[in-house]
Amino acid sequence: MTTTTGPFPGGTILGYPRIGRRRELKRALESHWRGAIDDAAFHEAARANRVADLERLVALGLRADDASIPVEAAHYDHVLDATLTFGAVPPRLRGRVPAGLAGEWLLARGEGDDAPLEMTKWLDSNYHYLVPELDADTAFSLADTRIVDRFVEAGRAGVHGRPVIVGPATYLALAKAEGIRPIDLADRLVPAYGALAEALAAAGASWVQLDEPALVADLDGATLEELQAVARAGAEAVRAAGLQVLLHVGHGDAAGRVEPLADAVDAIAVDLVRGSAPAGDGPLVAGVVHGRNVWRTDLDAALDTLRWLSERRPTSVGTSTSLQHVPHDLAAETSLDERLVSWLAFADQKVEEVVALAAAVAGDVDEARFAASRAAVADRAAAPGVRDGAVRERLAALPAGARDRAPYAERDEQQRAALDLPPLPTTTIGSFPQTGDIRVARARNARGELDDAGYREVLRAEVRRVVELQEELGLDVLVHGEPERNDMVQYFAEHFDGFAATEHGWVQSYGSRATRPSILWGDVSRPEAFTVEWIAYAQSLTSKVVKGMLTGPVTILAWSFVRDDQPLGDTADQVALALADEIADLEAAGIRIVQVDEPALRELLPLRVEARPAYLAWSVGAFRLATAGAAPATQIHTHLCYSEFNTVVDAIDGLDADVTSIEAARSKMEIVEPLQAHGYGRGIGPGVYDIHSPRVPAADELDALLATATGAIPDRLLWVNPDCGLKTRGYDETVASLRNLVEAAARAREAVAVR
Ligand SMILES: CN1c2c(nc(N)[nH]c2=O)NC[C@@H]1CNc1ccc(C(=O)N[C@@H](CCC(=O)N[C@@H](CCC(=O)N[C@@H](CCC(=O)O)C(=O)O)C(=O)O)C(=O)O)cc1
Ligand SMILES: N[C@@H](CCS)C(=O)O
Ligand SMILES: [Zn+2]
Repeated sequence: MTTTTGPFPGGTILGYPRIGRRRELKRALESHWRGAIDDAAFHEAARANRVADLERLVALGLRADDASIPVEAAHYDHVLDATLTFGAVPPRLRGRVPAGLAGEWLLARGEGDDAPLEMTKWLDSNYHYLVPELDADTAFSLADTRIVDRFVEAGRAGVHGRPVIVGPATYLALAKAEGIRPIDLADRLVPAYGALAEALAAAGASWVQLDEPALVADLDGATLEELQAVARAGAEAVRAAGLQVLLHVGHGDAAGRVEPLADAVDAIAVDLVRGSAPAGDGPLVAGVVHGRNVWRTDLDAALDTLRWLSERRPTSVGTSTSLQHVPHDLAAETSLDERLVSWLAFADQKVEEVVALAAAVAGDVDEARFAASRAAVADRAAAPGVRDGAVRERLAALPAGARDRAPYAERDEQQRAALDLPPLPTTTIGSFPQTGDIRVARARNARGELDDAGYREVLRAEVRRVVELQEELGLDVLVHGEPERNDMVQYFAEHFDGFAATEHGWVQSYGSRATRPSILWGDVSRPEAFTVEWIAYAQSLTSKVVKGMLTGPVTILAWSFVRDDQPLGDTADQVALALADEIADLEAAGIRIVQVDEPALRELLPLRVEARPAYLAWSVGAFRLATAGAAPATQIHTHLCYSEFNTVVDAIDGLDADVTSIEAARSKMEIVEPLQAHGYGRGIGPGVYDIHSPRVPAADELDALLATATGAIPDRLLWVNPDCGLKTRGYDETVASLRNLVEAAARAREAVAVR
């Protein structure tokens, strides 16, 4: 049979990490925000970073002359790039957004009383985009030429690239709008895509990549038919300018979702790792190399898929999504176990896999590379630690009721007696500001410049300061402040068996901020207690209750790269048992409240409705397994920092935590209504202080939020706390805000006492 290689015969990727191999873009952004470099220096640093990436992609074997290389590289966020490109200024800032970087930072970071655009998770990933704010008066035009400029810039670097932009259906589906449905603005938005395409065509472009993942997700606010219609209109507008369209959906199963668009586009890029190929014989970019994990591709299996497809329709090799979700380069890791390294592929290695697969489809098989892939797959399956008998036996022998605590009424009674807290108790979510001094001490300790005892003393001094500060502020339930944690997931991974942490594996989380997701490669267990020392130390310094602080199983999985050889639910249960061991040790050390954070519970919610019940069953089950061993008198808290409470209200109830703190300040306590409607009957702390902004909440603002809360939630259930941890805040604003919070709680307490 004949095979056809599709539009990108040398293979293509759908996006590449943009933060820089050594986080050059982070440093440039933060230097510019600090005023240490001017606009010209920032632009030069950003340009150099983009060009270095293009050169790297060419060196790795992608073709430079046929639009195989995507051209993007946002300063801050790719959805913000679309907002700026089409001049979709938020209504509240109309006429007040300056041109250039100042305007970009105003939208991204806010200034004074002008809040930034809201940040929210990009689909089911740990990347946050800036939510477009639209209204009935929003007009779109080609207001900014950055996308064209970057195409031209790539050309100067010798690359005839493929400009990438979020497509109109996804842009509108992910936007919010006052008084209208964003999708109803499509007729206005689509012509702006046409104008962009004309400008790109004039600059010599041949292809445009429209990212339309909304087509494979079930999102509120638009039907599939509406999304398809808008995506079609966007593609047709681009084609009308003489350009070819690559419609990139990625992120799940495109089958049954994109077929009606086949005649409107020139190729569709689909995720064949998490989904299957759409029906039809139209050209595909077959996403056989995983864009979201770090495991080496099984090249034999991928090649089989590609050969099968390319005998039936024009097929180019690609990644399943943009590679922005994985670190740059495995070669930068010098301390990972060699055997583990042989199983892995970061972005650069994935590009090489794409190139090798494209060559193989064309008949040029790199035998050594294929043999190495085969060996890695086999070695991983048999390696010690991937299956740990003790972990497996423990899970297999779980008794009936291993996920159940005593009834809440009984726990509540015992906890009230044990804790003796005032009504409307005040607390924080766990972290206090991670000062530069702490991070520098940790870096010096890692480099061997500060010994372990010296580092430990720096941390203990910080715990002392944080406890004293909380006592002085008059908070009721104290925390140790988490100074020992580089990150709330990585720190746990570093103390569990079955995980490996990277040195340079940074992945952008938002703007200039990144995390280093750990690699969960084997069966998970906890060799010894690792939080008890810090929390018990804090407790030894005060007569108030100190809350132990753990990260929950779902969040540990969501923010790591997780093994793909068993169901996530099985892995979650292993992590749960490791956490259960830590809770038992905290209790033995006299800790009476333990918080188990699950901020990623919503993030991992499948994009497709039909997959949600099974997910909620295993995720809630893992949390319950982690916490069910706690004595009835031990108060279990959980924390979720997002405001879409409605979507998972039953799951939150199912967690059976005694107290749940949840983000609420930014949405002005919108969650209290669904809480009331649900008849939620356990402790709840709707956040009253928005920690995403340096703003200090004023007394009357806090009073109003608390009045809303006390109006809807029974007094005996209500807690007073910020929205989330304080690690990204500075001390000045933290102290001022917490002072106002404690005072507002005291006023609210008086008000409820007289009822
Ligand atoms: C709550 N959030 C988290 C998410 N995911 C996580 N894995 N963790 C989270 O907390 N997802 C949802 C949100 C996302 N929010 C954030 C918030 C903040 C950050 C952030 O601040 N990231 C830091 C890096 C944090 C870290 O790992 N620090 C390390 C290393 C610090 C470092 O860069 N050291 C320097 C040397 C020290 C120096 O001289 O200053 C170096 O290595 O070069 C540590 O503390 O040890 C960031 O800067 O991006 C991310 C997501
Ligand atoms: N305990 C963590 C939760 C963040 S979601 C913190 O306070 O930073
Ligand atoms: Zn949080």
